[in-house]
Amino acid sequence: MPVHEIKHPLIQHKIGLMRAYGVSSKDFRELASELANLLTYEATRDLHVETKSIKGWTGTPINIEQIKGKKITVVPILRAGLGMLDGVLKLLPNAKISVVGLYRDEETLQPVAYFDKVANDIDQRIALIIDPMLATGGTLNATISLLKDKGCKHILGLFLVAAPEGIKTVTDAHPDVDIYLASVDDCLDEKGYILPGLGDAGDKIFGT
Ligand SMILES: O=P(O)(O)OC[C@H]1O[C@H](OP(=O)(O)OP(=O)(O)O)[C@H](O)[C@@H]1O
Ligand SMILES: O=c1cc[nH]c(=O)[nH]1
Ligand SMILES: [Mg+2]
Repeated sequence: MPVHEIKHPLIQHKIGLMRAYGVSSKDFRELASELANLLTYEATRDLHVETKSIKGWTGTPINIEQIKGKKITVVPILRAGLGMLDGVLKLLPNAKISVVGLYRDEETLQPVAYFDKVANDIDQRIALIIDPMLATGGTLNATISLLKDKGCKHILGLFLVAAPEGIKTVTDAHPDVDIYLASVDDCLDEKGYILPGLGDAGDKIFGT
């Protein structure tokens, strides 16, 4: 699994602001959305383009480049993944949205799946999973398996913060999935929270 930690000054600055004690939901949401937008720009760098002829502004034919072939479906993982959705859609406004719902059991840290509604042509699409946090990797592994079971062959993931333990778990299980990250953090604490991390991203985005 190629892992891309995007070391861009804007990304490093914005993820730092998200880590502050007492950060407001408004600021946390805005930063999550902006970072999702920046990560989308990086993650789509290798999409193929093809040349098309159109009528240009003078009325004569000109060649332009357009994204070729497989189209994208964005896959927010409920709840916290919704906090990245608008930032992604600003760059990919025509993408279909495939929603999956999983939460992590607080005691066992195992993912519990409770919802999925994915694009019916997902076997023809690139799936772009979005979730602010990759901690133990259980939620991401379960989501990738769910998408593969539905025929999806090309999967990318965008995360704001990841723990090395979770990256290894997903790398081992799904070496074909590319992961784009704003930050690889230090470790997990005894409750499975990422350190230094962001705290509970879902609670901060939804104000719960
Ligand atoms: O890598 P893992 O150890 O599986 O943990 C990561 C998951 O935990 C968080 O979701 P949470 O369970 O808090 O649900 P929420 O989005 O509803 O808050 C986070 O948004 C990820 O989905
Ligand atoms: O640090 C973490 C780990 C899992 N989920 C979160 O929201 N934060
Ligand atoms: Mg949560």
